[in-house]
Amino acid sequence: MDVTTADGAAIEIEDAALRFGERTLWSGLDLTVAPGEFLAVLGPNGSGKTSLLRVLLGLQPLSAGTVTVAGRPPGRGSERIGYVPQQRAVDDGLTLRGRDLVGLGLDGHRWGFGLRGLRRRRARIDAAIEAVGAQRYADSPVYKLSGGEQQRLRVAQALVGEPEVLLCDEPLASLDLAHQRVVAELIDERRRAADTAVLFVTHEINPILPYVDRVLYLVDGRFRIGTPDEVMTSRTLSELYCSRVEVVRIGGQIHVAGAHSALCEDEVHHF
Ligand SMILES: Nc1ncnc2c1ncn2[C@@H]1O[C@H](COP(=O)(O)OP(=O)(O)OP(=O)(O)O)[C@@H](O)[C@H]1O
Repeated sequence: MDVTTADGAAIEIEDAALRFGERTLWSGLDLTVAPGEFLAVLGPNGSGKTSLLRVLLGLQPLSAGTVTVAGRPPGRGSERIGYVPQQRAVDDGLTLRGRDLVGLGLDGHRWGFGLRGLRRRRARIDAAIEAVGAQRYADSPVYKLSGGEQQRLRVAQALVGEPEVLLCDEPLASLDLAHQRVVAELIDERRRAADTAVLFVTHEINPILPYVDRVLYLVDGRFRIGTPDEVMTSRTLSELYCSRVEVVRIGGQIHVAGAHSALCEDEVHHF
């Protein structure tokens, strides 16, 4: 992994700004994510984490600056981008089977018509299902599955296209600790095996702390980028939140107390 050069960068953001009306979510953002790098994106509610993912998915234009993902402007070549959305309830009426959900991740690929294309497609889907250990319930309707089982299938859907860049929006939210670990490990395995860059939006760094190379921490238009040791300190977070924040490390975990922004009232997160 080489984060010192922009050549071959998985994500390249230069002097980027995102504004909605009078409000600047962030500006002057320079960020290069290398192939295989694991970047955590942290920050309170409304700080612009999901909006950053939307920019990278080509769903939201920047107000200023430039961005490329997997070497192209966002929205083009999207099959090289995997996306794990937030955990959410699946409609009871949705009779889609697990393997159909995974197969949606292959849309945009040219598999050709006929039996050969279908076989190749099926083999790819089977391999992705196996990689997340979801064989047992892959043929069940998705609405009958537990939240953890559904989330594994969403990870399989994101990985089936063999993405160069994996964008994850709070993929661990509402999972129990055991499933948080499983999903985080799956994502980490993928980036190690295939040099996939991971951008992981989360409110809680501890479940992914062993894997994180760098952190982007956004608060009210301010941000810091660095290793967890550089960013997750009392001093840096106090500067970002414009108020006294205590960061304590206990048993390899990071605990943050008093992370209330001076400008906006947010809940204490990762407490
Ligand atoms: N298209 C839009 N037009 C106007 N405002 C928007 C638009 N999209 C997002 N916003 C605002 O930008 C802010 C940042 O939203 P975003 O969803 O990126 O935050 P977030 O950091 O992901 O928050 P959370 O942790 O709550 O998911 C919010 O105040 C939101 O209302």
